[in-house]
Amino acid sequence: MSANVKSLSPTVQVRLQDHVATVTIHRPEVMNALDLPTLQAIRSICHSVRFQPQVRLLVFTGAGEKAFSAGADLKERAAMTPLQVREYIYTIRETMNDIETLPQPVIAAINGIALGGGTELALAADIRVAARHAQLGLTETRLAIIPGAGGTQRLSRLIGAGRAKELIFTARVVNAEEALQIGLINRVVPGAELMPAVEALAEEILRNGPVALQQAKYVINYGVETELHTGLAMESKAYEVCIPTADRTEALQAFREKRSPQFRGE
Ligand SMILES: C/C=C/C(=O)SCCNC(=O)CCNC(=O)[C@H](O)C(C)(C)COP(=O)(O)OP(=O)(O)OC[C@H]1O[C@@H](n2cnc3c(N)ncnc32)[C@H](O)[C@@H]1OP(=O)(O)O
Repeated sequence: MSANVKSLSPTVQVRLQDHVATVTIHRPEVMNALDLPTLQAIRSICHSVRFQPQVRLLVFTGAGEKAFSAGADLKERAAMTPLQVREYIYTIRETMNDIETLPQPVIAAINGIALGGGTELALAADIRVAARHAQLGLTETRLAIIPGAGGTQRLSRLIGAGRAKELIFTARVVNAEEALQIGLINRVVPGAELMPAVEALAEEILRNGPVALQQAKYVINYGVETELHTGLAMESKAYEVCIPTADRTEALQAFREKRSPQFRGE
């Protein structure tokens, strides 16, 4: 049975192909800024794919070549009451949490500028591949606010508190090469090659056991927050989940028969 994922809003498009769901933020006229309906649509998609094992990997990207996402919609924000701002911030933070806690691997295909919530969305992904012209930055302190969608926590865990403080305090925008050097992204490719490179990476990942991929993600995400021996105990439990799977038996069978395994995700 093929996956069935619908978007609540025309500002978020979803394409399903070969076990990959590609989620595109589609507001190019405002640099793919994230307004409330767009966030709610992303949350709904995350909730749906979480329970569709046919979706084995997700890619998030932005429409057009200019922007991945310019972050929170500042025009919408200017018209909000303080209470509405609180609702928005809660929603954008939970959106990034929804993305990060998806059981499937998530790749951010950073097709252009990613500022504020745009960088925070990329940080919620597992792997970040950027076009050479892309730029990233947690620029919120320019607006007398702070990264409120997980950026203070995820950036400091990814690149270290010292570098995270420098980028957040300065609100500096870094180009793709610098982002690669500091460990903010995994890869830089020419703009025209971004999606082919992401598709190739997805294909490379999807050659491997779906249950193993999900268990590896789960135990890295949660284990990294704990001290070593608790993490190792978590790894042991995650490994246990893989042992009874038919895929594990299929992998050994395929090795013996010198062929590629056909995994079913169970
Ligand atoms: C928890 C999360 C918090 C946050 O994310 S706070 C927000 C952080 N993001 C930002 O501060 C980025 C704000 N935008 C910009 O700095 C610039 O834009 C860019 C550098 C992204 C692009 O600059 P340029 O190439 O000169 O284009 P342009 O004329 O500024 O933008 C094109 C259209 O896009 C709209 N737009 C851009 N960013 C946003 C945004 N974040 N919210 C709402 N609209 C945005 C503009 O207004 C304009 O539209 P029009 O043509 O109607 O004037």
